[in-house]
Amino acid sequence: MIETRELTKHFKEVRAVDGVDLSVARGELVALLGPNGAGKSTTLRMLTTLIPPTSGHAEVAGFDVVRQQREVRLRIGYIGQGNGAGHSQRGRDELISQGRAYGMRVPAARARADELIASLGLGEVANRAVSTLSGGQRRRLDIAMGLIHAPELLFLDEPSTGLDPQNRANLQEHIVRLRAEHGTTIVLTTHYLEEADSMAERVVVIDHGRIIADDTPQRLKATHVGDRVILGFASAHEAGEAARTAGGEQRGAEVRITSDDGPRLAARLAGSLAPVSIEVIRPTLDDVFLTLTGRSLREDATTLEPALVEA
Ligand SMILES: Nc1ncnc2c1ncn2[C@@H]1O[C@H](COP(=O)(O)OP(=O)(O)OP(=O)(O)O)[C@@H](O)[C@H]1O
Repeated sequence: MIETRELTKHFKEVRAVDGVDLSVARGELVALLGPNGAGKSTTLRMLTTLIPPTSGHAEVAGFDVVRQQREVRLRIGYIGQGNGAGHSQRGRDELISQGRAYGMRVPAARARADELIASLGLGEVANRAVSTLSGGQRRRLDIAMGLIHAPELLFLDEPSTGLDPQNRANLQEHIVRLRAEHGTTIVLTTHYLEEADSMAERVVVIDHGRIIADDTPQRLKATHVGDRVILGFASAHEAGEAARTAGGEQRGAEVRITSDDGPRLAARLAGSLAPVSIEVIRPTLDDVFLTLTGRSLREDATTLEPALVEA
């Protein structure tokens, strides 16, 4: 669905996108994750034909983004950051107008609008003026606008930025459901770690215009960081014995062991070593980013979310 080779965009001396090779298959839900300024939006804007690459090559839905812009545009939907349908029109009318703009006949545009209104949970508000919708409803209407012409591929730039956690979770649910119902390939950008982790089957980590990792969230975490199992003992002496038996690093009365399957290791060691406590710390995608770059993606830098297992 997407094939890029050495895709590059320079703005004067800024290398916003620096040689990106990306391949996305039909039906995938891919998140581009990276800090502000990493080059995510610029990548999307090239793939949606809004700006030309400085060099390199990209094909979207089988067409070249420079030479076949019209063909590409007919097959994609794009929801930019802070899009916004008009203010005074009713949501449903806005959708129908958008469908007409894509050359759809009125009955087809109406039918499609109603289908999207239902699948995005906009039934109660579709007849209200767009200006009266909440941020979350408005964002869902934006997504419906991007999908009106039934594109094969939908690009979403920071879909949930600015939404509160509840609306964000709701929007994510809708995106996942849409994908299941319509089979649309979805590429979204985000700097929310949890969003990438919970929604995407594949996370492409971007930093300074380059792809630095590309895999499922689970494999990224297992490969680059791993789980940490922390066993507590009654004394440093016991911990020392346990560290000799099980491997791992002793710190006082604790033994720390890294594993790609922490819960399983914890269960096994709970039986054989009889520790007084066991803690399994599972990595987040931020830990992956930290391992790869030495920097945190989080401003507030709470990097580890411990999951406690009682021994
Ligand atoms: N039109 C432009 N002119 C000059 N520099 C630009 C332009 N657009 C983007 N840049 C620069 O290119 C780099 C990548 O920006 P881009 O918006 O792609 O990042 P991003 O990963 O999408 O970040 P954000 O999450 O903040 O949107 C940044 O350094 C940005 O300042």
